This record gives sequence, structure tokens and C-alpha cells, in this order.
Amino acid sequence: MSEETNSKFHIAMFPWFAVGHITPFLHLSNELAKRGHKISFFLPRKALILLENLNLHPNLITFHPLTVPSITTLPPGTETASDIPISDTPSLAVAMDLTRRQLEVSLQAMRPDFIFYDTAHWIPQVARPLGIRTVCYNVVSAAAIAIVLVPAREVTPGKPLTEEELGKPPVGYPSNTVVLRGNEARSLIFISLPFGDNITFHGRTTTAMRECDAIAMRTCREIEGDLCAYISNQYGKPVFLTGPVLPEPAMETLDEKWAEWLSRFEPGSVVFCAFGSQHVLEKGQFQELLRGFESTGLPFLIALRPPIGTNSVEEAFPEGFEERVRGRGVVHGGWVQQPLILSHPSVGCFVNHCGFGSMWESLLGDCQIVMVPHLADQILNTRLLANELKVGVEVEREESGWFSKESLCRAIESVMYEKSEVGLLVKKNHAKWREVLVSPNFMTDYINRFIQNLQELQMKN
Ligand SMILES: O=c1ccn([C@@H]2O[C@H](COP(=O)(O)OP(=O)(O)O[C@H]3OC[C@@H](O)[C@H](O)[C@H]3O)[C@@H](O)[C@H]2O)c(=O)[nH]1
Ligand SMILES: [O-]c1cc(O)cc2[o+]c(-c3ccc(O)cc3)c(O[C@@H]3O[C@H](CO)[C@@H](O)[C@H](O)[C@H]3O)cc12
Repeated sequence: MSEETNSKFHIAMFPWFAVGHITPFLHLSNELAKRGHKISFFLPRKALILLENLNLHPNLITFHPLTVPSITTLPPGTETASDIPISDTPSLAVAMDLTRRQLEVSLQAMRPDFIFYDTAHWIPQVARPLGIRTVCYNVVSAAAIAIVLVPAREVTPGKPLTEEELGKPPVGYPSNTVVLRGNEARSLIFISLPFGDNITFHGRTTTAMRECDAIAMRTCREIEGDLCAYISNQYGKPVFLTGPVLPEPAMETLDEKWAEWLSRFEPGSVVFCAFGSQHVLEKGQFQELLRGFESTGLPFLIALRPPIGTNSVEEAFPEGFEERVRGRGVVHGGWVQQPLILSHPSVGCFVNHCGFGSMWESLLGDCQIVMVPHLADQILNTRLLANELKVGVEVEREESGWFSKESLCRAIESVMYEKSEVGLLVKKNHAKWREVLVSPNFMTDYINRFIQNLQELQMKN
């Protein structure tokens, strides 16, 4: 299939104000721009500074920074979900909704063919009168959408769902491995609570999917086909798939500091750990994690934000930790170039939270995968990799949600010891899936088919 298509679109992008959402929208924009389509990308100013280096086609992708209004329920200067604790994200939705007029004015002037969005459920109301087609592009897993964000899951505003209700998947949910266990359903309670003014998270996301001209998902039928079919059935409309959409490696070079440090170690020996753009650990859990890494005796590079209540990672180090791991372990309290670190030859294991972006990056890489999920969607992604594809292992948590240094160390050792049966099994399965995903036309075919879907959508009146 050719990469070129006849008609060139102009597409506006308006993702949820979170790095884990803006990044995949930008990856998709690159693929569309590579085929000659023009993109107008709306995002908060601060996110632009962090992510503009991911724009591979500045001639076709134009950023439109938005002013995120200050509201009393958010700390001054908040622009994305990385700036606040998860408990404050409902207020970020209020702030996002207040950018509606900025969007409206720009869309009136530019009149793109399509607008892609996720969390802003009011986009169809703005776009339809302007003749702009709307695509609700989901960048969390199909499993996360299918288990709660479907019409079969009834939510009455003002009557939050109970843990027990949330523990049962909706009627027809097609998987019995990608599920929540025991008290994990507690982490879904937020879906029936307010997320913005006068609307629940469920109301917002299901309206976004019900009102759009087409639902799109960042996934592939080889891995989540049944779940996508279920979503399509639930909403009575086709679901277009973009595939995993990851950029080709080595768009930029790894910072010399990390390249030099990693090059001191044997191939495949270093354990890398990162938990995405939002997750911040409690201090005690952070210290337990460091002790777990220490016990493995393996070299490690940890990139995590300072734990709650601290200003630096150093401040939270366990007594004597730095001296004991000197020369083999580093803890960095900020952002690193995750995809480049994962593709460094010295890195052999990726301990991550299984956010959907990290999930794809780990699957397409060749490091062993150890998962410590935090949010409900990350737990489901973890079950997909650990129980269904059997390509990685999950760190066991106690009933309280706490994970011990022993369980972390055990999980890492189980994939890193050469003779470990589990290690060999997940390595073999991972290699098999990786071969499918990196095969020459896999991603290209997905994008080309997706563009055909858009063309067909444009033809409809
Ligand atoms: O130091 C870092 C940390 C992260 N990253 C990048 O940031 C992105 C993080 O995205 P993830 O989806 O993995 O995780 P986030 O937690 O940030 O995402 C959020 O949105 C997507 C959902 O699936 C997640 O559950 C949600 O938390 C990845 O592309 C990763 O490569 C870095 O480049 N450097
Ligand atoms: O944890 C989640 C469990 C689940 O079953 C579904 C979702 O969905 C989404 C989502 C977000 C936006 C959309 O347009 C569709 C789906 C989730 O996103 C995360 O929600 C957090 C709410 O507090 C937010 O902080 C974070 O930035 C989002 O990535 C989570 C689940």
C-alpha cells in the first residue's frame, strides 16, 4: 500500500492536558504529516516546551499554545496533569472546559476537515456547526474503555458506583483475563464522580464517544480485537484503529551523561525504572522501591519524581543507600529520554507502571518487562501483558496496595536470571509479539488503512 493518498487533510488535535495523552496524539500527527496532511495542534504552553522536539514535521505540524485559565481549585500555574496530584484532575477538566472559546475562535478561522479529541466532550457541539468532522481518539487501552466507559455500565449522576458494582465487568465484556481482582475495583470509583462542572468522568468520556462522527483507538486488533469489537457494538459505530503508532527510534541522541553511564555496563545488564508523567510515590513506598533495587545486586537507573512531601529524590534516600549502590545505581529525580534509554544496549529490564505509552514502548523494545501498575487502566494493561500475552511479570502487592522490596526484587530476578523458567518464557513470548509489531509493514498498513477510514468518513454526508 502506498504511503501517499490523493486528498490531503487539515486536522486539528485537542488531547487531554496530560503528557501521556499529548504524546500519542503527536506521534499520530507525525505519521499523518509524513503522508502530507496538515496538523494544527492545540496544547498548553508548558507541554509545548517539553514535547516540541517530538515534532518531526514542523513544516506541516503547527502548535497552537493555549492559555489554561487559573482557577481557585488548582495551584497557580497548573497546565497539565503532571503539575498536580491525581485527586486534582477533576479541576483540570474544569480548566480545560474554560478553553472552549479559544478553541472555537481558532476553529472558526481555520476550518479544518477533522478535529481529533478525547476528554473534551463538547467538541462535537463546537465543530458540527462549522462542518468539521469529529474523531474521538482514545489513547488508553481498549480494555480500559470497555470495562467501564461504555453505555452498558450505567451511571446515575449523584449516585457513585460501589466497589462491588465496579468489580463486575459489564454484560458482554469479552475477556476473563484482563480484569481487576479483589479490592482493585476501588481504583475505578473516580469514573462515577464529577470530572468537570456538572458531569462525571463516565458522562464526559461516554458523551465524547457517543457524539463523535467516529471513534478511533491507539491499539491493534491482533492484541485487543475482541475488546474493540465490543466497544464498536456498544456505541453502534465503527472503531478505527491506528495501531500502536510509535516513532522510529533514534530521532534524537541520548544525553551524553546517560550514554556514558550506561556504556560502563555489560549488554542487557542494567534495570531501568520509570513510572510515566503523573505518578508520584509516597515516601515510604519510594524507599522500599530503592531497597528492592539495592537487593537485586544489579546495576540500575531509576528516573522518578521526588516522592510526596519532598523536594528531591536525594532527600528521601534510605540511610547509607548512596554509598552502598555507588558505581552501580543512579536515581534521577526528573525527566529522561525513555525511548532512547530503552533502546540502549546495556539496558536489559524495564520496571514500569504500564501506562499505555510505556506499554507499547516496552512491547516494541527487547528489554524484559516488570510491571508495577498504579491507576486502574495500568492494572488492566498489566493483566494484558502478564496474563494474556505472557510477555512480562507483575510485582505482587499486598492487600493494602503496598509492594515490598522482596516482591519487587523477586520479580526483577525472575526475569533477569539467565536460568529462570519465567524469564525464558516471557522472553520467548515477547520476542514473538515484537516480531509481529516491528514487521516491515505492520504500523504503516495500520496508518494507511486509518487514512482510508478518514477518507470514507469525509465522503459521508
Ligand atoms: O522520564 C520519562 C518518563 C516518561 N516518558 C515518556 O512519557 C510517556 C508516558 O506515558 P505513559 O502512557 O506511559 O504514562 P503516563 O502515566 O504519563 O500516562 C497517562 O496517560 C496514559 C494512561 O495510559 C496512563 O495510565 C496515564 O497515567 C511515555 O511515552 C514515556 O516514554 C519519558 O520520555 N521520560
Ligand atoms: O484508570 C482508568 C481506568 C479505566 O477503566 C479507564 C480510564 O480511562 C481514562 C481515560 C481518560 C481520558 C479519556 O478521554 C478516555 C479515557 C483514564 O485516563 C486517566 O484518567 C485520569 C483521571 O484522574 C487522569 O489523571 C489521567 O491523565 C488519564 O490518563 C484512566 C482510566
